[in-house]
This record gives sequence, C-alpha cells and structure tokens, in this order.
Amino acid sequence: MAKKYDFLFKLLLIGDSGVGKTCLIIRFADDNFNSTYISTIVPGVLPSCIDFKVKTIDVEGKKVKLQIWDTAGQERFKTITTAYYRGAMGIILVYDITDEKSFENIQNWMKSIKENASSGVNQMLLGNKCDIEAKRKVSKEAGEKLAKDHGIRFFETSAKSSINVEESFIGLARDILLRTSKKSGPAGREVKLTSTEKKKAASKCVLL
Ligand SMILES: Nc1nc2c(ncn2[C@@H]2O[C@H](COP(=O)(O)OP(=O)(O)OP(=O)(O)O)[C@@H](O)[C@H]2O)c(=O)[nH]1
Repeated sequence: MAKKYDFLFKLLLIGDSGVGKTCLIIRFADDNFNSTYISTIVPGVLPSCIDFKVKTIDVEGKKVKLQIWDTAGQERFKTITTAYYRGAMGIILVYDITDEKSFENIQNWMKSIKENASSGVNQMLLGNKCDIEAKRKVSKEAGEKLAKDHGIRFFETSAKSSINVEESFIGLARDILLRTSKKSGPAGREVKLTSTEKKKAASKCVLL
C-alpha cells in the first residue's frame, strides 16, 4: 500500500510538570483544550508513562507525519534517559510564562538534551500560557534572549486560546525538513518504533 506521508519526524516535548505540554499536544493534534488537570505523572502507579500523538501536516508541499511524544516534568528530569531521546528529530522545550522556576529549569533541560539527544537535533523554546498576561512572571524579551543565545526558534503560545500552537509545530517541522533533506536527500530520515514500543504504544502508554 502506498505511504500516506513523505516524512515521519519524531518530536519530544520536555519541560517542568504543569507547564502545559500535554495541552499543547492536544491543541495541535486534536484542536481541543481541557482545563481539568490530570498530570502525566500518576504517583506510584505509572512513574514513567510516556504517550504520543500523531498528526500529518503539509510542509513545503510534502506530507509530514509528526509523532509527538509527551512526558511528565521536573520530578523526573534526572531519570529521562537516552531511550526517550532516541530517534528524536525535534525537541520542544516548554516553560510557563507565569512560573519563573519553569523558565530557570529550561537550562537544566537543555543540559539534558546535550547529554542524551543526538547532536544537531532541532530545538525550539515555547513560553506557554500567554493568555494569562496578568500573572506573567517571565518577560517575552527574556524568552527571546534565551532562544537567541542558543540559536533556536521561540514562540509564546497558549494551548488554551490557541495562540501560535500550529505555527510553532509547523515551524519546527520545516526546520527539520530543511536539515534532513540537505543531509540525506529527498528520502529524508524515518523513525521506526521497535516492536516493544509498538506493543506498548498500542495501549497509548509507553513505559521506558
Ligand atoms: N491558562 C492556560 N492554562 C493552560 C495552558 N496550557 C495548559 N494549561 C493548564 O495548565 C495545567 C497543566 O497542563 P498540562 O498540559 O497537563 O501540563 P504538563 O506540562 O503536560 O504537565 P505534566 O503532565 O505534569 O508534565 C492544566 O490545568 C491546564 O489546563 C494555557 O495555554 N493557558
């Protein structure tokens, strides 16, 4: 059967717990938002439950299938291993503009990427929850500066009000497409799930 896409890119979202990673994925993939907070961390039950969603988009006339992985936050950033980063072609770092600590921790997440992800992986910084301006603790300029210092794309987003969500994912996909097509020609690169990952993903929850 003919493939329904030209490229398959694995993306990861990382950042502290509660910054809105799951909501951003749901807004992008399903165009939906639910304000009921159920942390990806289920204490004592599924300490490393990792989930993904897929969405196929059009980039530069190509069908790009994005496999977007979600994980829980800060409690576990020391335990996120190379296994989670394996095959990632784009990493989205997320902080909450109303939570200074989540912004400070971006440095730790960047360190974790350096230690675990493949070099050259495309990165992007998102300051989420920009709909709650009244509670802002991190200026837009601070986010822009951090992204500029690391040479990565930056957006302020709102999963709730649907601000810059599609733009950011598409922007990152475009960066990856540019990088991989330069490197490996029109066929690009594919991420294949291992059989264990496939089995676990079927239950929508991958334990690493
Ligand atoms: N106002 C506002 N609230 C948001 C936004 N995005 C997420 N939230 C809220 O923030 C809380 C946490 O969102 P999640 O998407 O579960 O955060 P997470 O980063 O996936 O958290 P973990 O699963 O614990 O890692 C929820 O109550 C959401 O409703 C946003 O853009 N604006």
